[in-house]
Amino acid sequence: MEINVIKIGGNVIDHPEKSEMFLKLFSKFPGNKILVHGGGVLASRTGKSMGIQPHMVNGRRVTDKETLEVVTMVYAGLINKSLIAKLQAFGQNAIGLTGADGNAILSVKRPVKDIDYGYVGDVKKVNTSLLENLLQQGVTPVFCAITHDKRGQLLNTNADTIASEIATSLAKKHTVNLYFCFDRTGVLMDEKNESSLIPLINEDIYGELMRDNVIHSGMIPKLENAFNALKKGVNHVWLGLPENLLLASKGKNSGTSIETLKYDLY
Ligand SMILES: Nc1ncnc2c1ncn2[C@@H]1O[C@H](COP(=O)(O)OP(=O)(O)O)[C@@H](O)[C@H]1O
Ligand SMILES: CC(=O)N[C@@H](CCC(=O)OP(=O)(O)O)C(=O)O
Repeated sequence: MEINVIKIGGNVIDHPEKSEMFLKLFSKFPGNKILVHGGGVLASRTGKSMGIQPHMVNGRRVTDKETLEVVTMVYAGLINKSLIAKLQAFGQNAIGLTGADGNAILSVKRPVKDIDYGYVGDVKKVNTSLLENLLQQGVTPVFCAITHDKRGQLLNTNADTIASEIATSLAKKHTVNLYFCFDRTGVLMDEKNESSLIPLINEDIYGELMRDNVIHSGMIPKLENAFNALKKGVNHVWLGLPENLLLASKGKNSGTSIETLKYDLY
């Protein structure tokens, strides 16, 4: 089957009107779909209100025990359940999941190298048959950024990574498209100028953008995950504004498409 994995960023869902507009569009999106949502902005704000300062390294949150409690409450609780309630109101039957539910996403605590990220999980296995069964029943899975290690430990996992890992696991058997919806027109040459959109990125362009520091913060894991997905068989990867999602699905490029290099044999 054809499956669309759609990620919505925390900057969008932090605005009630933008969030609602996205969920309406998502409900209208045809075919099999899986939603993955972030929530980093609200997690940082909630943590700060409790005296817990956010600490991000290369776009990923360093997650100590207290931070893990905050992100679990915010992502798996408030945000996930609010999104599900809205989707039901728009006629979209959906089920909210962490990686622990139905053993959907198994991960392992990120090993300490230069940085100790704490309770952050790297995805090991996605339960694709659970997802296939839900889709076949017309129920849309909605994932937050919490996974588990099957030894009783919840782990915080970047939502772009979750979307990419779900897409690559399903791509072994299905045609999968991956859409990253966030608060910009796409990847920009000049972050302050929305009309400096880069419509197409391959590894060479990506290397240059990294070298010239055009890409930073959350865009680093987003593009890492985009290329990872393409290399592992995902059909199409797109980044852009939620309002352009339906256009993008019809091949009308209004954001940034990601491509791997195709070298001629001669
Ligand atoms: N070259 C770039 N083009 C667009 N955005 C960029 C770029 N480099 C860094 N960014 C930042 O990346 C952010 C998107 O990443 P992130 O905050 O993780 O998104 P999300 O809303 O999906 O969580 C943008 O809001 C922007 O601030
Ligand atoms: C380990 C890690 O970085 N986890 C992310 C998960 C949420 C997320 O990715 O949300 P956005 O899509 O809104 O950025 C975090 O806690 O910020």
